[in-house]
Amino acid sequence: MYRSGFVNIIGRPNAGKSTLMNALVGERMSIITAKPQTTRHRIFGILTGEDFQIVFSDTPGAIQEPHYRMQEMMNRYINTSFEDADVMLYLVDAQEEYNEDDMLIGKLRHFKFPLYLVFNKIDAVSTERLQETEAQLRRWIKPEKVFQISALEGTGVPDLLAAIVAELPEGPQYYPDDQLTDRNERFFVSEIIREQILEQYHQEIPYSVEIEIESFEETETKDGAELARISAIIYVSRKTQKPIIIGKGGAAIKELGSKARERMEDFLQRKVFLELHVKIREDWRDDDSALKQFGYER
Ligand SMILES: Nc1nc2c(ncn2[C@@H]2O[C@H](COP(=O)(O)OP(=O)(O)OP(=O)(O)O)[C@@H](O)[C@H]2O)c(=O)[nH]1
Repeated sequence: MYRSGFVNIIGRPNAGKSTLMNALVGERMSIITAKPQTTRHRIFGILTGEDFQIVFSDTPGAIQEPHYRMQEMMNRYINTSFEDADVMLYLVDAQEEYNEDDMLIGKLRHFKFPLYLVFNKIDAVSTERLQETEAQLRRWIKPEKVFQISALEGTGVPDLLAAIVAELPEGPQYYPDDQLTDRNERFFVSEIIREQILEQYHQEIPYSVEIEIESFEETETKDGAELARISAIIYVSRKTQKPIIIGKGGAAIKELGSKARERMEDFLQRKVFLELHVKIREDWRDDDSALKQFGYER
């Protein structure tokens, strides 16, 4: 029997959702950094086995008190992920404290689909601590199964996968064998720029920018090698942020461009010519038309 279905991974920002999805799908699907809220969009990773196919969705971390329209929209993605899952993985950072008022706990209390409570980062906590948190969470939600894993080290991941597969209904293969995601190269390229911005700039800068890939052309170098010619716009939400992105004499943006280009070449497996522009889009995070342009669907 062929099984297939949709699995949504939810959890607080930084719980390790992207790390887990990467461990499961076996490819670097979404940005992983130590800064919370790096995942803004739902990203699908597709895992195809002999007799099953799982479509994973890595939902943005739930934001307790949204400050921007952008964050409200991110919360809305979480709501849609409650509507279309065959299995829901509630990923919990075993190092953190939880309480009954957490937004996700409130939502999961009356959850109807198979719910797996998955403790992550067990490499970093004591067994006593883990047992305490588990007892506490079990008072508030009723998971069908509980798992203890380290997404980073891979511990417990095969067992979790086996349980998921057993849970899936009989169904068709939705995507071809070799497809790992439903996102295109443009998307990954913009994520690489954003990731580099997260690495390189501080305070509010990384959370105030949006990237738009203006053009993405396939050409050739002079000696006939494949070349992707990419032009991207970095939108900032305030005037004062533009000179910070550019840096003294253009030094910062030059570094950004060259590091991002190297990562793109690794990812795309061809030469890249990258051009970056900085534009101001005042308060884009609260601007409906800007949000639409940047792909935050309603
Ligand atoms: N020690 C330890 N660290 C982990 C583990 N899994 C993830 N991390 C770390 O936790 C941080 C956050 O991981 P992500 O996978 O980006 O978390 P996320 O839930 O996708 O975060 P958002 O994108 O903000 O929603 C990273 O620094 C990871 O390396 C684990 O099993 N053990």
